[in-house]
Amino acid sequence: MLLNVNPLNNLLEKAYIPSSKPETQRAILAATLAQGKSVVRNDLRCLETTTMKEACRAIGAVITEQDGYLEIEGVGRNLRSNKRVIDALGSGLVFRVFSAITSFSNTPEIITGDKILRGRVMAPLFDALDQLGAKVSHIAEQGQAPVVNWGGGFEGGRCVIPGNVSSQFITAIMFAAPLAAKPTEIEIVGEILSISYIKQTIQALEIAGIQVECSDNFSVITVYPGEYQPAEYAISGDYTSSSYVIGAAALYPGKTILQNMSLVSLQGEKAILDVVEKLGIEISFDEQLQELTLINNQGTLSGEFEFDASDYPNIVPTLAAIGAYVEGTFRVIGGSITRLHKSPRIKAMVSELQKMGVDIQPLFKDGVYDGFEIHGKAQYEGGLELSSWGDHRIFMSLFIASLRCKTANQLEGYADVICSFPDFFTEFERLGAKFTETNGQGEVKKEA
Ligand SMILES: O=C(O)C1=C[C@@H](OP(=O)(O)O)[C@@H](O)[C@H](O)C1
Ligand SMILES: C=C(OP(=O)(O)O)C(=O)O
Repeated sequence: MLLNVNPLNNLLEKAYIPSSKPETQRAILAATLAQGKSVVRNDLRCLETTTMKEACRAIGAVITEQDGYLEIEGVGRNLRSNKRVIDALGSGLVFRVFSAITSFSNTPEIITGDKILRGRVMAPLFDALDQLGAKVSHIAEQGQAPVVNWGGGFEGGRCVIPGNVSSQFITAIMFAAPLAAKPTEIEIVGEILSISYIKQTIQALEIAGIQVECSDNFSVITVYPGEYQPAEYAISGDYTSSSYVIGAAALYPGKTILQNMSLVSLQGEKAILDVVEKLGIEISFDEQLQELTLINNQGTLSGEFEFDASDYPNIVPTLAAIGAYVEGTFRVIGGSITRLHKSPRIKAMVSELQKMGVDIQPLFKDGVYDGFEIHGKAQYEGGLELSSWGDHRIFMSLFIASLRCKTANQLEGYADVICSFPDFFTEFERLGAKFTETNGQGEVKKEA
């Protein structure tokens, strides 16, 4: 089934932005590793936070979903494997963190994931775990999921991780390190990307009372042994999810209000605000109401722009969708890490937007996709079938890119919004978007 995304003439006023996925996943994990009861307020409920909850339940956490918050009875150091298999499905974070923390489980544990996850790069994490003395073996392909973690703990000490493959390797070691007997020193070598995610990990650990030291340039991080403390976590709105609504708001004159938004956040993707401000959109916050208001007085977007996405990888696909409508030059660099995400995201966006007739060219650094340059225009013909490459963020970005086409595009992969933004369609309906499910032969099944 495909989703027929009809052209939209103007955007209505309000949307509710879901809570942050990275913050929710980290809070669930830190609460699980604490002995006693923690509370996670305003948590995100979506497939990948459910995956995190199921993984935490598989080591003994008791997690209860209340109205607007989670209650978590954590396990402390007593990781009790009750399933022997942890399925991370498509979540890179769940797979990586559980590959590390199950070093401290009471029995060997298999950690696996779906087909896309099994193709993702994991070797630097396994190398680091090996350097720390953990016993992890691959089951199929070397350096990839699935693995067995044989348990037995690790001592701590020093490990080296490249900084430009995935920050989740660093996050994974940091979450496991407090359980070790000695301090764990992580040396991060080369260019360090996605630092905002390392900062979010430090924040979650510190809320749980874990001591972390970090050099100014993030090249050395030391995590001390300690007991995770039960705590209260308050989750803010997800800036990557907000980027689809903000992107749409940038394409239509008028006022848009986003609810569940706060400026007080370590999310690197907050940079979406800077991007649209540079495009001429006015922004204001009401922290009391947790509302972000955008005023767009522009008929068309134009100018010369360059953005370095090294610290905000997850909005790279959204930026391509917005850039398609910017007359002039719209360049994004620093996105190399996204080739290792759920799909090679720059390649995917370039390929799909080129099908749409967008003048977009990939930019390469050291032989890999690093960004793109777009010479956009105000409207495209549309009427095309576009692929999401099996990736929720590509789907949502192509949805935005389709809104200002003259005729409807048909998008594959819409079911994947459940990964991070389950109410995507409800919120875009509130914003006035019209879409229908179709079997690709023009037969409309039902209103989505
Ligand atoms: O730790 C996290 O929650 C994440 C870290 C980032 O991974 P990379 O460092 O691989 O970009 C980010 O892109 C991903 O969506 C979520
Ligand atoms: C890349 C993402 O998550 P992960 O790396 O945890 O699979 C994502 O949310 O798009």
